[in-house]
This record gives sequence, structure tokens and C-alpha cells, in this order.
Amino acid sequence: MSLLTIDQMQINFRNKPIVENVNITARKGEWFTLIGESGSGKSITASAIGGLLPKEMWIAAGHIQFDNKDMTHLSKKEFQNLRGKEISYVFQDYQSSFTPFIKIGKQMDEMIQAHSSLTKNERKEIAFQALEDVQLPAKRVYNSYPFQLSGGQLQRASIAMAIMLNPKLLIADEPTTALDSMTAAHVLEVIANIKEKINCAILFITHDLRLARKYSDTVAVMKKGEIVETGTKTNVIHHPRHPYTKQLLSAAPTLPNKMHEVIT
Ligand SMILES: Nc1ncnc2c1ncn2[C@@H]1O[C@H](COP(=O)(O)OP(=O)(O)OP(=O)(O)O)[C@@H](O)[C@H]1O
Repeated sequence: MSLLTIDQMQINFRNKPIVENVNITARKGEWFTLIGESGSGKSITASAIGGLLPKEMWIAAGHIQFDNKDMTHLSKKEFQNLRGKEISYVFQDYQSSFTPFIKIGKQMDEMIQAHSSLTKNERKEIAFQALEDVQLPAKRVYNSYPFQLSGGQLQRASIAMAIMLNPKLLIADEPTTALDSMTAAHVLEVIANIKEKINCAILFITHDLRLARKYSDTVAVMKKGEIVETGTKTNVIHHPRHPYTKQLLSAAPTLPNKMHEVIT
């Protein structure tokens, strides 16, 4: 059964369409990768799902359905209630997931508190569990300030915060782009493990085809605001139909042997 259905969505910026005719269907527990070059509309598509469209952009046509709910025109408050709980985001810019001078544990605690009526001990238990799930030393990270962690650790902490309330959908928008390739591979593996554990769907956004290879179930290719090809990973990567997909594939750099083992 479909968890997320985007049907013929058009997003306008001022009066011009910036994303058009977008159709996406993702099942519970599916890893759906949206790939395309910079500026093709991947992030805008992803932001529309959780009500995070930038100013002066709106859904001008089509529908978004999530978990049997029409999400197309929810209020700000309704989106706030969903984000962090039912739908979570992880971004490329992990620094901005946290306020700099507040300890990570406190920020996690506030997020849990905003979405539940659990006791302090119960909240702490959830935060610790999530930090362990992303393979971080829970106690230390809980008591750390964001600047006391490395980039890879901070990105994993932001994943912990995103998944601690067991969302049904995790939207990972270029989560590894700012990381070196070994750290990136580790972050991807962490996301894959989380997906197995909580059975959430992943909407993974990347411009790097190599990152789509290992974990994706379905791959959609976006170009200039439209999806030009969607299919199983095997079909899209090994038997691409659209000339743009073929071009993306031939442009993808090959990996050094060691990295190849890690991410393919
Ligand atoms: N806040 C904004 N205001 C106006 N236009 C924007 C804004 N954000 C993005 N755009 C435009 O919308 C289009 C799609 O951008 P989007 O960020 O979705 O692309 P993308 O495929 O995610 O690219 P990247 O891989 O570089 O993040 C681009 O033309 C971009 O310039």
C-alpha cells in the first residue's frame, strides 16, 4: 500500500511553474531515490511534502497524499504537528539542524516534548536509544554542544533527532554531500539500518548516481522540474530508457576500488 503519493504536482514560484507533472509513489518501508542535476527541482519537491516550500512558492496543481491524508493544503500548524513525528527531514547542512550553543540532548528533549507527554526519564531514554541507533556514544553526545562533534557525528546526531519518534517517512536531502566519501558511506549505512529497524520509507535525494546504487528500491530521475524516468533501481541504472538518464550514467565518475566496496 502506498504511503506517499504525489499526483501531477505543479509548484509555482511567483507565477511561473518551477516543478511540473511530478508523480511519485512510495510504499511503507521503501527506499525511493530522487536523482537529478543541481537545480532540477528535487529539494523543492521534497519541501512541498512537509510544508516547507520557500516564500512565494505554492502547489499550483496536483495532490500530495501521505498515510491516507491529503497534505496538499494543510495549515502551518498541521504541518508542524507532522514534522519531526510522522515525516522527518535530514539536510545536507547538518550544522543548521542544531542551535549552536544548546546541548544536543536538550534540543532532542525539546523536540520529543513538543510531540508527546512523556516524562523526562522516558524522553531521555528515547534520545539515548536514537543516538545508539546511529552508532554514537549516547551519553557523551547527549551532553555535548554541536561544535564539539565532527561533521559525520553531527550528521548522525541529526539523523538520530529525525528518527527518534519513529517517523513513517524520512526525507534525506543530500545528507552526505558535505561529507568525505568514507564518512558519507557510513552515514548511508546508518540510514539503511534505521530503515530496517523502524520500517520507515526513505525519500533520498542526491545528484550522485553512485549513491543510488546500493540501497534504492526505486529511482526517479528529475530534469528541469520534471521526472523523466521512474523505475526499479535495476531498470533505471542498468537499463535506462531516457536519454538524460543515460547521460547521467555516463557522466558518473567511477569509484576507486576501496570506495566501490563500501557503497555499491
Ligand atoms: N528559495 C527559493 N526561491 C526562489 N527559487 C528557488 C528557491 N529555492 C530553489 N529555487 C529554484 O528552484 C529550482 C529548483 O531548485 P531545487 O533546490 O529544488 O533543485 P535541486 O534539484 O534540489 O538542486 P540541488 O541539487 O542543487 O539542491 C531552481 O531553479 C532553483 O533556482
